[in-house]
Amino acid sequence: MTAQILDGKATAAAIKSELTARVAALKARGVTPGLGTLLVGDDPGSRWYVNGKHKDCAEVGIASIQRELPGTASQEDIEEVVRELNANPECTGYIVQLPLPKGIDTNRVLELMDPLKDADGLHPMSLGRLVLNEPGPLPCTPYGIVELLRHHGVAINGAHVVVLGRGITVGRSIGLLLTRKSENATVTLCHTGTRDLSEQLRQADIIVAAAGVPHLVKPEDVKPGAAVLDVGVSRDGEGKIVGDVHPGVAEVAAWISPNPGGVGPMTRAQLLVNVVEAAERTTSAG
Ligand SMILES: Nc1nc2c(c(=O)[nH]1)N[C@@H](CN(C=O)c1ccc(C(=O)N[C@@H](CCC(=O)O)C(=O)O)cc1)CN2
Repeated sequence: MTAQILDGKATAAAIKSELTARVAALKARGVTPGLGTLLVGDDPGSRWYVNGKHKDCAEVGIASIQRELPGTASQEDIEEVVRELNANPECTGYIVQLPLPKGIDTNRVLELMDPLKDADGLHPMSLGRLVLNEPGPLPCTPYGIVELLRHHGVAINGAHVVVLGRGITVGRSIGLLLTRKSENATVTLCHTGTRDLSEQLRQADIIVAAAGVPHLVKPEDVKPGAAVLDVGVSRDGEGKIVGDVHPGVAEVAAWISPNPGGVGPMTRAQLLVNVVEAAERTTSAG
């Protein structure tokens, strides 16, 4: 039997529709949420993601503040824009699109952001709050994965989740979300140094593949009935996405996220959730 689809496009559309009403309520109270983005360089993928984020904002009524720097920008040039966004009252939350060009100290840039305006959940303060289980913005892709599973009724409570990849946007933080009492999963984090990866994968009720290695997860690595989320973005000769999950996995798994159309749209939707939640927190505190 072929796996059921974890439909990121449809789930993101439902989230955006609910957010439209929440943004309207904020505006009625005199608050207009505004998302800022900083794009450095001319990577076509990053540009597409940033443009998508602004298109989403327009759809739900969030204002947009777009900043761009060339790939030759210095650390100081980037930090100057970060300071400007920190000070800009129209920008209630913002992101610095990653990765930044080689030679730029990404951690220093993230640390300089106003943590109250961190829309990505990647500021050290936000990651610390996640460790301490305090409210704050959550990293968008891990948050999107949890919501995608919940929306489709895939059991997380008690599940053994195997994560592939230790990058900053997914692998490092998803275990923190999934092991909270509210999610209650058990998480194994695998990476390029993991011995006998197939054996680890075969134990999993849920696999999150975010290694960036085309078709790394093969049908024989997957326990029948597992849920498999494909976060990998590699490109073939024609520029088409090749995920981390082999297409044959759909014949073994019970659930699979398409790629494109799975985790990517959820990443975008959860960014909007972070922006709206931050604006709501500010108004309820004020
Ligand atoms: N500051 C950040 N940088 C990056 C993040 C992030 O969360 N914050 N995540 C990724 C890129 N990303 C968002 O920024 C992102 C990736 C993919 C998608 C998406 O919708 N993809 C489509 C396919 C698009 C294509 O054809 O290329 C899909 O999956 O359907 C949205 C956002 C790294 N950087």
